[in-house]
Amino acid sequence: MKLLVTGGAGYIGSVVAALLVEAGHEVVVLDDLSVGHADAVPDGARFVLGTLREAAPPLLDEGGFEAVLHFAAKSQVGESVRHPELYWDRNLGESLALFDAMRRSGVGRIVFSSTAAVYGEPESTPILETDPARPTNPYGETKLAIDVTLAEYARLHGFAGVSLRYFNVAGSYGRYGERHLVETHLVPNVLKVPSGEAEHASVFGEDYPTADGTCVRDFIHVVDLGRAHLLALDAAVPGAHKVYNLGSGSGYSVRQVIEVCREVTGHPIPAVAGPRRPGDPAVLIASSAKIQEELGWRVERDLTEMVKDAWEFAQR
Ligand SMILES: NC(=O)c1ccc[n+]([C@@H]2O[C@H](COP(=O)([O-])OP(=O)(O)OC[C@H]3O[C@@H](n4cnc5c(N)ncnc54)[C@H](O)[C@@H]3O)[C@@H](O)[C@H]2O)c1
Ligand SMILES: O=c1ccn([C@@H]2O[C@H](COP(=O)(O)OP(=O)(O)O[C@H]3O[C@H](CO)[C@H](O)[C@H](O)[C@H]3O)[C@@H](O)[C@H]2O)c(=O)[nH]1
Repeated sequence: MKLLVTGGAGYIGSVVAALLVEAGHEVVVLDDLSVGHADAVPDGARFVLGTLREAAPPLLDEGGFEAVLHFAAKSQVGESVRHPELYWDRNLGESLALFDAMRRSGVGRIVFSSTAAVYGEPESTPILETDPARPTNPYGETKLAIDVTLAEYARLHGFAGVSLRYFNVAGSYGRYGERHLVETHLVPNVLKVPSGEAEHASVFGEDYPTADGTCVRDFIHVVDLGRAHLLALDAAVPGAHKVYNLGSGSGYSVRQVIEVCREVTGHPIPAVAGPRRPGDPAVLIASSAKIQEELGWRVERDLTEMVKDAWEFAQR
């Protein structure tokens, strides 16, 4: 298939674009490099520099595209609380421009990067797709609004849409990995200690109602996540919008993650506990039963493998 990958110069988009090229697809990456890196675009993919709003319409007008994988977004929770208008414009506004360009050029198949942040503070775990979606920050609100828009485009315009709600993504794939200039994520931040970029790891809060007092998260390897996108592409059905959680179903506390980083790197990684980070739910664990049952997806890589791959990438 000829595929448009938005945000394909970013962390997850570059990994999935590489997997798509390897699977024999013709991949065109559209990215404005606001966060991504031009050298992260996989070999064998064509790169178009621009925003969705400006560059998606002429690109889709070229013709021949069969589907879109939509990763491009702003995704920092704290920034979204300080500048919600930026998130409504850059996430929902740019997505609407993309969907409209798709509609006009007759491309209706889309796989969208949604997030666990749409659920907010869960009432129970593991979280099911049918659980209430009550985001607690503008990032999650804009992602939920895009999910809702896709459901409308499926109903009104026959789009074949799949929203994948990622939990905590980690790991790398060869030369493709996480290198954000402003890094908020736990695993790459902890690995800055053994790579000499930080003195200690920070633990945001140790008074949560969990076994060791630190937050619990559900980590998924970026390659396992990537494989789900290939399945979702095939499973998209015109007129329907499907939603799937993507996590491993297992929870690890912040302290447990730091311990795995110590085991993998052989570095003592001192950890300093500080206050809670505002807006962090205590426990986020996915039920991925739906995607397992409907698409036959399986988790193949555990947290140790995620940290090993992230560490290998950090050392490059
Ligand atoms: N990393 C995670 O743990 C995680 C978890 C849940 C959901 N997600 C979602 O997955 C997607 C990818 O996440 P990531 O960690 O790879 O992010 P990332 O920031 O590394 O990649 C996003 C890419 O999109 C580009 N971009 C942003 N806005 C654009 C626009 N308007 N036009 C063109 N390009 C634009 C950026 O330059 C960047 O290369 C995002 O939508 C994010 O919200 C990520
Ligand atoms: O240096 C750090 C970084 C993070 N944390 C803690 O580690 C946990 C995980 O934090 P991340 O920032 O790695 O991930 P989040 O769970 O906040 O965010 C993930 O899930 C969100 C949905 O809830 C969004 O989708 C987001 O993009 C995705 O990375 C949190 O308890 C956080 O407080 C630390 O203690 N120290």
